Amino acid sequence: MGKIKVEMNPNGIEGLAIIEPTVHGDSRGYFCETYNENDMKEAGLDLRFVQDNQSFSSKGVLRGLHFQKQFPQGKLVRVIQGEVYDVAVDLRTGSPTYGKSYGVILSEENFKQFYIPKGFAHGFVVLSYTALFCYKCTDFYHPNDEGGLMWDDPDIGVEWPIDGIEVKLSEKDQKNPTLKEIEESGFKFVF
Ligand SMILES: Cc1cn([C@H]2C[C@H](O)[C@@H](COP(=O)(O)OP(=O)(O)O[C@H]3O[C@@H](C)C(=O)[C@@H](O)[C@H]3O)O2)c(=O)[nH]c1=O
Repeated sequence: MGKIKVEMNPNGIEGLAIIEPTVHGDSRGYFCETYNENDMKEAGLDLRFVQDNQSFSSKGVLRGLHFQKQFPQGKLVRVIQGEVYDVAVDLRTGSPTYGKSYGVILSEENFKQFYIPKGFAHGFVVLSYTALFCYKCTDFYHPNDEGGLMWDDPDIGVEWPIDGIEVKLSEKDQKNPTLKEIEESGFKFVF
């Protein structure tokens, strides 16, 4: 046990967690457990994952900010190759940190994992030449249930570290609404 270091509630946002596994380096390279249910449970993260995802992107690609409405997903995200800035925005109605965001660098070098519970919008931008991103989800993908939040909504004010980087968005993500527009549509996460 004790194989992982966990920082709970970064930036005072309840439910978020940063997980750092122990990396065992030797003359051959390294070994690390990228997921151990018992260690996570001991740290207070009692989770069941049903889907693993992987995406590959080039520098400047920004995927997000995404959530599912009726079938919200908890996500345990990490980077296998490259470096990204990963962001979660609290969309939980009534949360004391509603509308607040937290961002963290995830890279092949820092081995950090980020747990984002349901009720958050999530996204990342690639800072390296390419990045291989992978994550575990607590619920399945429901294509008709997707929600989006504009990545640069001034009311959220995420400080993306993108100086000198040209941001590339999918067509879908170019049309994501602001938080105000989401509220006006009547959508609410209630848990
Ligand atoms: C997310 C997802 C997509 N797809 C398909 C749909 C589409 O044809 C193709 C690309 O989908 P997207 O453009 O939505 O992929 P992407 O922009 O990478 O979406 C992901 O972004 C990050 C930030 C998240 O947090 C994820 O939950 C997810 O929303 O993959 C699946 O089959 N299963 C899935 O779970």
